Amino acid sequence: MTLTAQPSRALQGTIAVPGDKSISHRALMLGALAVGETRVSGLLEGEDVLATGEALRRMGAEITRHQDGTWSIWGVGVGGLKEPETVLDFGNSGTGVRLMMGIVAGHPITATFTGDASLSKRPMGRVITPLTEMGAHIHAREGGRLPLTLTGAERALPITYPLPVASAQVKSAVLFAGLNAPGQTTVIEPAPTRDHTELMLKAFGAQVATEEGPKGVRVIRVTGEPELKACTLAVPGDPSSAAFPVVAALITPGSDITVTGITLNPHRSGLYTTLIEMGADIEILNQRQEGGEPVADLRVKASELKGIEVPPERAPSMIDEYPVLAVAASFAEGKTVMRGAEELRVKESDRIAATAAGLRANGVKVEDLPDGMIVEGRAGTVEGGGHVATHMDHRIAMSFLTLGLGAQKPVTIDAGEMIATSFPDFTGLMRRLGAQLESGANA
Ligand SMILES: O=C(O)C1=C[C@@H](OP(=O)(O)O)[C@@H](O)[C@H](O)C1
Ligand SMILES: C=C(OP(=O)(O)O)C(=O)O
Repeated sequence: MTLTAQPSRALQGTIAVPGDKSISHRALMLGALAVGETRVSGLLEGEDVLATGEALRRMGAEITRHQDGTWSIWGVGVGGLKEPETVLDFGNSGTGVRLMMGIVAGHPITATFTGDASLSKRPMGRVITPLTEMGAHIHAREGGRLPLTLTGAERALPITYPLPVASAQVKSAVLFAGLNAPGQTTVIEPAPTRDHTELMLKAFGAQVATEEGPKGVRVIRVTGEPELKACTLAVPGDPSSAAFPVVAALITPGSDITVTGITLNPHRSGLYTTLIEMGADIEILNQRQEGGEPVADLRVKASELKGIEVPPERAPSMIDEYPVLAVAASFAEGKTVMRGAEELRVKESDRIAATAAGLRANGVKVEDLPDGMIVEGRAGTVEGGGHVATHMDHRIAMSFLTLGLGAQKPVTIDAGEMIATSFPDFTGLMRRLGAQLESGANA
């Protein structure tokens, strides 16, 4: 199904975006490894997270949704998952498959992991290497791709693993495998990445210690064989989803919107820091702590943006937000330089290539670099009128619909279906703010 964004009137109103995807995956996973009933409110009911829930059910966790929208997970205890009788399908979700590989690596069971066409192109070698060191046997398709079959260890071997790439998914896979290893499993990150795994492991009663080293290096240690205690969790709103209405309001003249209850965890808020440096009128209101995460409301007004050089070391704290930042940069005055983000090449699509192609289709000049791009801003006037290929990538889809709202002519994307992986009610919420989004036929 194609979707078209029409140039929009001012966006107005207050919305809450759905729960954070990273935190939602981890809530289901740790709930399944805990003893007793974990109760979760605000869980993201996107396809990626639901696939994780389904995989855990097939391995013995009981997971139910209550009528009030909260979820219960009855865990089996660390090491207690049973062998699934069917293939585990993670759809489009890198987080789901990589973190679950870590969990299964610490169980003496065999499971086969698969995913959709996009996920089957993504590199799994980054988790295969450390999990094999920890005692798992993994047989993957050529190049470390899905589908793959993993047989976990009776007891994993605790290792010390320096991450070759700054990846929260790899860090989390190793820490999760370490839960069923005697002694301490250590991960050394070259740069800090999102720390939801560490925060949530602590909330479930595991011992996790983090040491900050020089130049951003972080050492994280988990003590194996804990009894995880079921708990009550409130998932805050997802800053990666909030990015779309926020940028839409910035680039659509006269807009004034509020997005409530999003986590501003410092390892997730790089986009907001960057937009404010570009001159965005974003007020951070009602800052509070919820469920162990810093949470705030954002009031955003249409703004004249200016291009900047985004510090490359900020990349891990905004890695999923580069496509929509590139959209904001198109409306800025001057060039915006984004570097240090080579990981964008191995997401749901090659996001550097897909973003650059989408910008060009809408009259924006962009230079793609191996690790980012340079966008030549059009000082508020972006032509639009483009047809954009999304390559099964939800963030490319939402980014270019966002661009269409502020552009001179409508923008059409070839397929809107993947939006449901992370932001099921995207079109509904954007329409509530006044955006005109129209569905069309199959492309
Ligand atoms: O751990 C997580 O929940 C995530 C980590 C990031 O991936 P990498 O670890 O590959 O950087 C991010 O892109 C993804 O959307 C979610
Ligand atoms: C990269 C993303 O997710 P995942 O790696 O879980 O597929 C994303 O949501 O932008």
